[in-house]
Amino acid sequence: MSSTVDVVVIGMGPGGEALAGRLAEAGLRVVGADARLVGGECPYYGCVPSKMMIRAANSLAEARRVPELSGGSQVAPDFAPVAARIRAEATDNWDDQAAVDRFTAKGGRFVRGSGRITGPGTVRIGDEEFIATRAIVLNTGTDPAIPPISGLVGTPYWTNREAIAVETVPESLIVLGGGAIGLELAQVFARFGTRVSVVEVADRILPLEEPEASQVVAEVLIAEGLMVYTGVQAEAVVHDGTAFTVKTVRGELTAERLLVATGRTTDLAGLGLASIGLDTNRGFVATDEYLRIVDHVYAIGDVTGKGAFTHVSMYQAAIAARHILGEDGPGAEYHAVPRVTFTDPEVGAVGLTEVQARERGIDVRTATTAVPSSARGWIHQTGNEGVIKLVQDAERGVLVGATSVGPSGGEVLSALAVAVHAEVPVDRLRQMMYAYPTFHRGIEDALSRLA
Ligand SMILES: Cc1cc2nc3c(=O)[nH]c(=O)nc-3n(C[C@H](O)[C@H](O)[C@H](O)COP(=O)(O)OP(=O)(O)OC[C@H]3O[C@@H](n4cnc5c(N)ncnc54)[C@H](O)[C@@H]3O)c2cc1C
Ligand SMILES: NC(=O)c1ccc[n+]([C@@H]2O[C@H](COP(=O)([O-])OP(=O)(O)OC[C@H]3O[C@@H](n4cnc5c(N)ncnc54)[C@H](O)[C@@H]3O)[C@@H](O)[C@H]2O)c1
Repeated sequence: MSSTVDVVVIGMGPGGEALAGRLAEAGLRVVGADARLVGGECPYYGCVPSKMMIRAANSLAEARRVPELSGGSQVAPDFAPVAARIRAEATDNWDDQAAVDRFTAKGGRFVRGSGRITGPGTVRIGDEEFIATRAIVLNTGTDPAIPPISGLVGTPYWTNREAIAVETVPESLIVLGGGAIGLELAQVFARFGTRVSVVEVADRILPLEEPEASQVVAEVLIAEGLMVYTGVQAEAVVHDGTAFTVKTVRGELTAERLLVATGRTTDLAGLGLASIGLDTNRGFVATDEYLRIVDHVYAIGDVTGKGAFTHVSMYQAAIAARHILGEDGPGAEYHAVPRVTFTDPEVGAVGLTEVQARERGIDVRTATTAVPSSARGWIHQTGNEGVIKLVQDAERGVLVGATSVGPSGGEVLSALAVAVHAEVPVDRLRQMMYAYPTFHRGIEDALSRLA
């Protein structure tokens, strides 16, 4: 059986859900397909529940700071309210009916199943074939990448999906991967009382961010009692029925649980891209500024390789939807992609790191300022660790990248994101006032050091 529609959206992550809803509201015949849950990774296994965990864990850390600031405190962590909140408020117990209803109320048709392009303009979802006269949109996101470590497959290791769904915290945990997922969750579990070891193969945690950021976060984690091993390759994993042992050249680690957070993977071959003549050997699909892979086929979100973040997916969704509807508007720009790793301190970053800027041949000038030495950092006292780093294109006199680590580092980032996005001249940034005593006032100090 085949049905003719205007648009088929394969995968309804945050961007796909928004785009499909927008096109349906505009009157197009839209079929949205998801193999799992409408909304994707972010609301069910990612951003939203992890940030609820982080909010709760940070409240424990703040309570533990009371003795240094304001008297006495006794902290008795209990994960039960967090698990309950994730079920009741974030994930509806991993039920997407509300999201499906939202989409169908806009006029869309939802099909639960795995979609695959079978040729130009045609998509198969289960037993059904759809002819899409206007567009096919891919928003299939990523799955956890499982490294080829001897003995790992077949053990009851966690990915982010199992870690988000826990009801009690383990006594001990090994986290493979010191990136965003690994560190956010490592700190949460440690603050709830789990003995946590992080094993990162690169020579520093958060290797994609500025080294200054990696150093601040590593120092905080170690001070909180986590073990952080960098430059360490896991060679084998053994699970004896109760505990995991991870073997490395530097010795063995043992823990009740193992979280694998070593990056993400896409299944482009499974999407049938070869049927329209596209290479599926790369980990992502190349898109033009309107998110087209080829005429009438669009891709948005993590699969585009432009930053695996919900805000990237949503930004691209709005541009692709406009283009499909034939509306005018600017194409996508990626010179100021913001990102925040919600460790405490938060690591906010935008645009290029110093190394990336140098690799592009930019005439780089950088400056850093330590948050504890700012007025606000000094007032804040305990929990004030952080750094602001600016990356300037000296020839053009604009910032091309910036990092703000610290309390509310993700909020401090907003001013820096505007500066990088709008290419505000550094001289002009120096002429403005920065409210006293805010954390973002550190930007003014860093700017003065660029001179
Ligand atoms: C633990 C964690 C924390 C995160 N925290 C943040 C954060 O704080 N901020 C942030 O910006 N980002 C965060 N992210 C990243 C964010 O979740 C993703 O970037 C975001 O979900 C956007 O992904 P997407 O739109 O590409 O699709 P996804 O959310 O990955 O969804 C893709 C959907 O496609 C479906 N699908 C796949 N293949 C098919 C197919 N063939 N047919 C039908 N359906 C298919 C899947 O079932 C899924 O529902 C986090 C991720 C994780 C794992
Ligand atoms: N706050 C946020 O916005 C947020 C939070 C979580 C995830 N995310 C998104 O999800 C993406 C995926 O997160 P992630 O943490 O899985 O990936 P990542 O790429 O950020 O980090 C993976 C880490 O694992 C390390 N690694 C790889 N193989 C390893 C191995 N065999 N042993 C030990 N370490 C190994 C890498 O060097 C890297 O540091 C992120 O890049 C980000 O885009 C965003």
